[in-house]
Amino acid sequence: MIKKLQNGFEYVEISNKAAIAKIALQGAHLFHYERSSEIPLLWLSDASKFELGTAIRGGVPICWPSFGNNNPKLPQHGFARTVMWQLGEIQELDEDTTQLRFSLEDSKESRELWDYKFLVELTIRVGKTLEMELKTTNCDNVPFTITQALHTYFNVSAIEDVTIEGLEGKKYLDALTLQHHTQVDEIRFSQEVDRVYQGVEDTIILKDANREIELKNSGSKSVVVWNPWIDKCARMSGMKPDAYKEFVCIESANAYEDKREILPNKSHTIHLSV
Ligand SMILES: O=P(O)(O)OC[C@H]1O[C@H](O)[C@H](O)[C@@H](O)[C@@H]1O
Repeated sequence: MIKKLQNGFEYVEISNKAAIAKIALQGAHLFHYERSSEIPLLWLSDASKFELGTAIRGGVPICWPSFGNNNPKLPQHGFARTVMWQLGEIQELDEDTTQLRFSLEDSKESRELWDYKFLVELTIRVGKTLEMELKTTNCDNVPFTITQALHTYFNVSAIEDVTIEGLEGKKYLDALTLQHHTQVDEIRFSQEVDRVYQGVEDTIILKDANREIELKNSGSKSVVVWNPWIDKCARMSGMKPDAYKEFVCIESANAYEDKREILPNKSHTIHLSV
């Protein structure tokens, strides 16, 4: 099940009755998920580099222990997405569902960037539903605070077709202007959008011309909605200039006001099902 690209980049390929999936060992990064007889759920840039030390552009990057660039000592979105994780058990739960476990522990390198002892465990269930569970345990003797996200890139028919429902009435920080607003209607896209919604506990519905997707989150009350639109897309690494038309990110996060303090020997878990 472990495959290797010519440059040595390793990933696990899962195939069962309900779905197929590919997960890179770097970043425990799920970069392909496709239910039988459906188009891929996740967007993957065809300009993405599969190289050690560079995050894959698309799929579900894991932003940890910091979302965005609010900690100047850490790279944008933390370091978890560009380091090697440990692959644990792979289990066939039934003919439709395969469960994989990955883990990441502190190392000399991580402690130079973020000086805490930790264990991060990712469980992925590949089936009719995609489930991802990210558990952070504080193995240190002092508390630490994290921000994080399952930074999901959804594959869409065309960005102009997209609506996102379920965030109506929620407050958000517009990361482009640093202004606070309240979402009135469903979200549509006709320009760059980069927002951190707060206090989200409801199901989110993503619609495009082909399908309707339901996202359920627990352990996270913030949701980031992002599309770079024309100018930012042209400047971004690992993306062709027109790529913004093909995806929207809806990120299951603990970000901004929803940062989490984890006490010694305690854990915090976020869970996404879609
Ligand atoms: O280019 P990356 O580090 O992968 O970040 C990609 C994007 O991630 C999030 O959605 C942020 O809200 C955006 O501001 C950022 O541009």
